[in-house]
Amino acid sequence: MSEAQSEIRKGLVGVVADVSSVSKVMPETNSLTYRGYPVQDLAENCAFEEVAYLLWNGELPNASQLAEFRREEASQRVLTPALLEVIRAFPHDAHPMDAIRTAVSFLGMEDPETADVSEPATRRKAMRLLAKIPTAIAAAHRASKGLDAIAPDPSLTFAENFFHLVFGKVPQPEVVKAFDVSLTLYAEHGFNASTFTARTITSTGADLHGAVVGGIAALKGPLHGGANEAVMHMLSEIGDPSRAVEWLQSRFDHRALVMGFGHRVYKNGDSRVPTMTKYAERMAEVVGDRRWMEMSRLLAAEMLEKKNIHPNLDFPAGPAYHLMGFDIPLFTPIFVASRITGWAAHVIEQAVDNRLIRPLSQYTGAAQRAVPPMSQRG
Ligand SMILES: CC(=O)SCCNC(=O)CCNC(=O)[C@H](O)C(C)(C)COP(=O)(O)OP(=O)(O)OC[C@H]1O[C@@H](n2cnc3c(N)ncnc32)[C@H](O)[C@@H]1OP(=O)(O)O
Ligand SMILES: O=C([O-])CC(=O)C(=O)O
Repeated sequence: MSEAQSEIRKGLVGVVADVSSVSKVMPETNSLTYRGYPVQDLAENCAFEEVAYLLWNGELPNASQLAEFRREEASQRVLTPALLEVIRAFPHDAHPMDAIRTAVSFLGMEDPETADVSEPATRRKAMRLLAKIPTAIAAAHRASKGLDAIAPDPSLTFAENFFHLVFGKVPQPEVVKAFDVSLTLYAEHGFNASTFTARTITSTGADLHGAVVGGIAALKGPLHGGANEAVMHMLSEIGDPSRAVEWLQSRFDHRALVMGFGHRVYKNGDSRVPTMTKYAERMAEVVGDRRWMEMSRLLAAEMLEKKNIHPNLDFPAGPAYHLMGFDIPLFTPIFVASRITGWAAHVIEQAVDNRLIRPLSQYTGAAQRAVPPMSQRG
């Protein structure tokens, strides 16, 4: 097909760009499977490490495979003194997404196998990134508050260790479980913008660290992963359930976006929202603060009634992370700590059966013309 004949699908809406066996997003049933397993069942019954293993290997681990995966991940968590020094030198007001993007770039320069894009090397690098990203996120966050980094604890699970790295302590099991559930729900979602970015970078023959840096940059945007932070800013601005409906009306009046609502693929509800909402409600009970979930309930009901638009995963994840005690700028980096699993699975899949990703554009600029001499330019 020539450029002139081709149909333009702005935003690649509805375009099937390749095959994938990692996950299946099914808007017709509001459902999602990872390697065939319903995501809500994985969230309830499996630890995040099991889900990471599943995404990378196609099957759930048995007990000894899981123990080995956990041992390997826990053994790779420590950062070099050089990276810790670089993190301490980051501007203290830098956004943690910029900090983790830069830290992953640095990890790429330190990794002994950076340039090796073979599948075995990519798998080893993915494990190192999975293990080190939480350490880097927490170190940068603590440095921004003038606090020293906390050394990772290899005896803790992935979820427990994240709390340990940020706060220096592990909360009660209900809180850890809610966090672990959120990691599973955030792990993978087909050809979303950040994953497609990572696949595009991989398609040029570039390495995993480059693909992940690009993925992080794409995820930061408020139309994608950045929405979980925007949701909490929105709820904080509303402040009280009694103001929710009036506040929403003012957004409608200004034809403004309401963060945490809408989705490119799901038009009748995001598969992950019921599970995340259940655990966010649980957090509200544990903390004894019902305000945010009450506000969320009112906003969701009103959005559905007035606009017929459903919430996406970022909507319940925002207040859930707030109730777990995390500062708002950590919300999207937490998404990174989880989505590295999906990104790496897609990078491996892309590289194994690669073709350069390179669509066309339809030119709408000036007609061809002669270059005028300087004296004739306006
Ligand atoms: C983990 C994730 O990344 S999930 C997504 C997180 N992002 C957000 O929550 C940001 C807010 N949401 C949005 O901006 C959008 O819904 C997106 C970017 C997620 C999807 O965008 P699209 O697929 O292009 O949405 P689409 O154009 O089909 O929307 C249809 C209509 O609903 C409106 N709409 C969609 N989402 C919203 C929203 N959050 N608030 C208000 N109106 C909305 C659109 O303006 C459009 O209205 P129109 O037909 O009058 O122009
Ligand atoms: O699929 C998308 O477009 C966005 C999303 O929900 C995700 O990446 O989890």
